[in-house]
Amino acid sequence: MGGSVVVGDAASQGQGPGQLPAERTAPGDSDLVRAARGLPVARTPVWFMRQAGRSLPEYRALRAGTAMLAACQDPDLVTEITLQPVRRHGVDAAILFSDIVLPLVVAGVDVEIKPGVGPVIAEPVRSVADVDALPPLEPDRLAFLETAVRQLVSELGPTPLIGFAGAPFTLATYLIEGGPSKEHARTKAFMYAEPAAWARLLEHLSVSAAVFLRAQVDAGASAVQLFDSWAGVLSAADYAERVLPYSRAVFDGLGDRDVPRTHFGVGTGELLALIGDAGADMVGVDWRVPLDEAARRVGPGYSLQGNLDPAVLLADRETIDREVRRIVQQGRAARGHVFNLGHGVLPDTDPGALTHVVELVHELTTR
Ligand SMILES: O=C(O)CCc1c2[nH]c(c1CC(=O)O)Cc1[nH]c(c(CC(=O)O)c1CCC(=O)O)Cc1[nH]c(c(CC(=O)O)c1CCC(=O)O)Cc1[nH]c(c(CCC(=O)O)c1CC(=O)O)C2
Repeated sequence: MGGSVVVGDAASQGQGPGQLPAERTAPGDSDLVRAARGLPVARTPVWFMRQAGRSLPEYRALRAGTAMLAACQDPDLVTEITLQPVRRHGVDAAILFSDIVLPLVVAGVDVEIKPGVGPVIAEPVRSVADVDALPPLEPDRLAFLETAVRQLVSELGPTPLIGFAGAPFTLATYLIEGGPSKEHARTKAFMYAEPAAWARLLEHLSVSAAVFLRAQVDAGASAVQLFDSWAGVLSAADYAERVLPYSRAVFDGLGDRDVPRTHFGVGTGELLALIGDAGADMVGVDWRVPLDEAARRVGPGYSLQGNLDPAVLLADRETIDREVRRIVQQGRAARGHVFNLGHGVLPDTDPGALTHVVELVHELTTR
């Protein structure tokens, strides 16, 4: 059955698996934290990127009438939305309901999330002057975040809460492109043409991401994830020289905070040998590279997270089961494995399929 804790009892939620026996321990010793560190686990932990979101009717009902970025800044909404997938699916971790552009919004950058489009920047960064005009993220503007994390940690008990931030490169793509992009051409042109301004931009974004992560960890998050969703558009040489040092600066900014760090990107097959070197304990892998091959590329010192193609959840149960079994088997090649998707949950996903995957992974891996 389900994850390490079901908040409230299953009957009162009208859904989800029953309460697990209380043998679970503190979140800092959860299977998620242990797997990220390559320590023995009772069973393979599983959670899903974007598990809190549009795939859940209860999310759509709760968010109706509230803008996305307003919801992200309301501690009670963040708490309830974050808990919804934990109650329903019994996943082994909660991830804070937020967005990678939220630090920009809190700092004062004019960002709007347009439904069905994504983050849109009113005044894109196109010059050195634009970079220098970016406002810093002041830690004292994150009280809402600390309140939400404290509320969640209190409700979640032994289930760990994952804090996250967007990596400097991926946030730079939104700032420079002005919104979601396929080619990220303006971003790369800026990176090549304005190396000094590029360095200042990524330095600014690495400081902001570290402030955002420290606030979550200091309020009680048990693990962190850095999302560099669009790093896959870079060559390994450009990634190593112009991007990786700034992602490393984010993790360095956590100092000696004792939380496992996961570094995730999409289309990163050629970058896997580099991604762990940012100071990660675990590397998140998209669906393109089988986990046993990914383990070879990242090397023995890292755990792996992933890597079911989110589209598989739209297929039949036989297909889902076959793919889950393959990934569980291939994940054994790494020192530790956290089962996840290779990118976020697609909005049209049947919630029942996600609950089924949690149960199947637990059934296949309970020691
Ligand atoms: O609910 C809404 O109306 C807005 C949709 C939504 C956003 N962030 C969201 C949600 C809830 C959900 O995913 O259903 C909420 C959201 N954004 C993010 C997360 C963290 C996670 O992935 O678990 C989460 C969910 C957190 C949680 O599950 O508690 C982080 C995020 N935002 C973003 C990215 C970049 C990327 O997509 O890879 C990423 C990282 C990778 C990912 O999971 O997708 C940027 C972003 N934010 C957003 C969008 C639009 C998505 C769409 O409309 O198809 C986009 C995508 C884009 O820029 O192309 C808005």
